[in-house]
Amino acid sequence: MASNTPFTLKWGIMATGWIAETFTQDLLTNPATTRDVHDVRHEVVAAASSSSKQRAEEFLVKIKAPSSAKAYASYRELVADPKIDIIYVATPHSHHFQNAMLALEAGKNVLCEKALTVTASQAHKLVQKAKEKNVFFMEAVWTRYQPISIKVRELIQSGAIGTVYRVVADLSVGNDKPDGTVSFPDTNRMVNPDLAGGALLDLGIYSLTWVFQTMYHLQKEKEKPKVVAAVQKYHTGADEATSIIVQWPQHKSQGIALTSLRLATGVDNENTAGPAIRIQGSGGEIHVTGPAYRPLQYKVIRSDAGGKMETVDFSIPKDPERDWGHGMFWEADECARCIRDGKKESESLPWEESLVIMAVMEEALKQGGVTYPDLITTDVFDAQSPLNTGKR
Ligand SMILES: NC(=O)C1=CN([C@@H]2O[C@H](COP(=O)(O)OP(=O)(O)OC[C@H]3O[C@@H](n4cnc5c(N)ncnc54)[C@H](OP(=O)(O)O)[C@@H]3O)[C@@H](O)[C@H]2O)C=CC1
Ligand SMILES: O=C1OC[C@@H](O)[C@H](O)[C@H]1O
Repeated sequence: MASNTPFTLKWGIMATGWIAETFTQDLLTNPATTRDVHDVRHEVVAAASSSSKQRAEEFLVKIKAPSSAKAYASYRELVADPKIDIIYVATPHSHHFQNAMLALEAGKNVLCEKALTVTASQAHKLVQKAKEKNVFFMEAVWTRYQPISIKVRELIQSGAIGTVYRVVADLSVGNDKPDGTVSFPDTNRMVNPDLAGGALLDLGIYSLTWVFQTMYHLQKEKEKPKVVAAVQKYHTGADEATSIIVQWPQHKSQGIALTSLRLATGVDNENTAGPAIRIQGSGGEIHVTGPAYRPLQYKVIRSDAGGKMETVDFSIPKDPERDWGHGMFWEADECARCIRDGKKESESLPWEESLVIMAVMEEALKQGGVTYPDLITTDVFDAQSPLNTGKR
């Protein structure tokens, strides 16, 4: 007989930056009252900062974590805590390989922020380690678990717009400055090669997410994509704009994934200029509006309905008690259900698909001549790497 008690997943938070705060506050929302989820819940057991214990303490206070949550002064201590089921890796992408491997080596389940790694080989090594340790491992592409993504995938699978032959997806953020720079300082993780900066790994991955979840993910027989890319390099060496054509010749389908730090997807930054994502099928189209990482509306236009449009709106629920909700809790719920059910990977974003997307991004950056330092591209794990110890 099924238990009425929700399964509790116990989290350890690695790093204390912006997304760590945002995600952890989502974890702390009440699943039942926020989003009508009754089978799983989340507990924040600890957070670690590579800077100092004080920083971790301040983080826990700021996000109003329960007083039982522990603060650690190192990632090493965090992954050694036996009370923790899963580590959320919320460091810059430069650090993901070393940090996620540190957690996997310790036998922890891992949810690792996007982009999964800097290179495809690093991603392969992480997947191998997750298999070897028999633990759950997932790339934190939260968009895949949002109800709008699930609905759009279902619509396509139901044949609502026929065979999908082309998807055009954009995530561009409009940070151009009149002096020719963009409004991120050169040291910022968005443009700093030492932190694996650049539009593609940070933003273009969402454009690719839409291309992949609406085409490759739904292919019955997976076809290896062909890749052609145009890359505009910023003066730091990172990419400021990247456009990728992904082609699946056997399926006669093409995806166009766009990203730019200078232009915005919509001129007013509210994405009103048109759909961020256009999914074109033999029997109609789906237009998805809003930033590709968290869009809130789609429109279906069916050829057989004489161009009549159906518009469906979504919203991000908030916990009334905490007055908070960002939309990352659905991916956390997915982790809880997978771990409860003994699954090592998520069906919505299987390891193989993360690896193919990583390979596409690597190929695009190679075509554009973007390179990153050895410290962050090595696929050799080092527990004492400055990326793990914080000794920069
Ligand atoms: N899913 C989503 O919507 C989003 C995902 N992200 C992803 O999350 C990751 C982190 O982004 P974000 O939170 O914005 O970044 P921040 O710069 O705000 O935070 C990164 C944290 O990583 C830790 N860190 C360890 N070493 C370094 C270093 N050398 N330089 C900077 N930080 C370091 C720090 O925490 P400490 O000192 O405590 O160890 C820092 O606070 C990225 O991979 C990004 O792609 C980001 C934004 C949105
Ligand atoms: O994942 C992300 O989504 C939102 C963006 O603002 C951020 O730069 C990126 O890391």
